[in-house]
Amino acid sequence: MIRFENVSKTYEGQSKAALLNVNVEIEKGEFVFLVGTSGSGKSTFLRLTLREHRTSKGHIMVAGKDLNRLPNWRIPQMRRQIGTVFQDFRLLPNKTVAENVAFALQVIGKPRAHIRKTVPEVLELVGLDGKEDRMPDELSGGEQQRVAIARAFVNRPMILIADEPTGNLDPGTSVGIMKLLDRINRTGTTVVMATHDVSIVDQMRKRVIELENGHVVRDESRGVYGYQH
Ligand SMILES: Nc1ncnc2c1ncn2[C@@H]1O[C@H](COP(=O)(O)OP(=O)(O)OP(=O)(O)O)[C@@H](O)[C@H]1O
Repeated sequence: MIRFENVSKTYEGQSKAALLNVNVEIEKGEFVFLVGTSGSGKSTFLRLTLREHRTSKGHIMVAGKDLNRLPNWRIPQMRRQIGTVFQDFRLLPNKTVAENVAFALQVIGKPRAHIRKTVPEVLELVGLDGKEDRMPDELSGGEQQRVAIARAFVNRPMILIADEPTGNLDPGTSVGIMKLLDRINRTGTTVVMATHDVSIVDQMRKRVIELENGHVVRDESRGVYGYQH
C-alpha cells in the first residue's frame, strides 16, 4: 500500500538529510507506529506520503502509484484516498460537528442524499451520536479528535495517517481514541501513526518503525516504544 524505496529527503537550504535511504513496505490493512525522538523524521515520512513534499532521492509508491510521476493535477485525487488526523484536531470552528464531517464530502462533490445518510453513520461509529449539532468549542479534546477522525474516515480512505493524534489528550482519553483507530484499522484501512506516546505503543503491540536521524533503526512486527532489553 505504501512503499519507500531508498528514499532520502533534504529540505532546501539544509545540509543534513531529514530522511536518508529509507526502505519501508507497509501492506494493505497494517497498523504501523512511527516512533523516534523529535526531529528524527516522522513528520517528513508522513508529508512525503501525502506528497506535500517531493523526495530528494528514491521513490514512494502509494496504492501502486509512483508519487514522483504523479502530475500535480492528480494530487487531490490521490489525497482523497488518504485520511489525515493531527494533534491539534483542525476542525472548522464555525461549523457544527455534523457540518464539519459533511464538509469533507461536499468538497469532493458527493450528492446531498449520500451525505445525509453517511454523516450520522460515521458519527455513530466514532461515538458522537447525539452531539451532531454542537460546535467544536462545546466539545472536550477527546470528542474533538473523534470529530476529526470521523471527518478523515467518512470517505472510507484506503489509508489513515495520524500525526500525534493523542498528543493533546490525557491518558484515559487517548486509550479511547486508540480503540477507535484500531476499529477503523479493522475495517481494512491501513493506519500509519507517528507518536511519542510510550504507553499507547506498548499496549497496542502493533508494528513499530523507529527513526533516528532520518534512518530506520528498528522495524518490529509487534513492537514496543523502546528497545526490549
Ligand atoms: N520545512 C522544513 N524545512 C527545513 N527543515 C525541516 C523542515 N521540516 C522538517 N525539517 C527538519 O527535518 C528534520 C526532521 O524533522 P521532522 O519534522 O520530520 O521530525 P519529527 O520526527 O516529526 O519530529 P517531531 O517529533 O518533533 O514532530 C529535522 O531536523 C527538522 O528540523
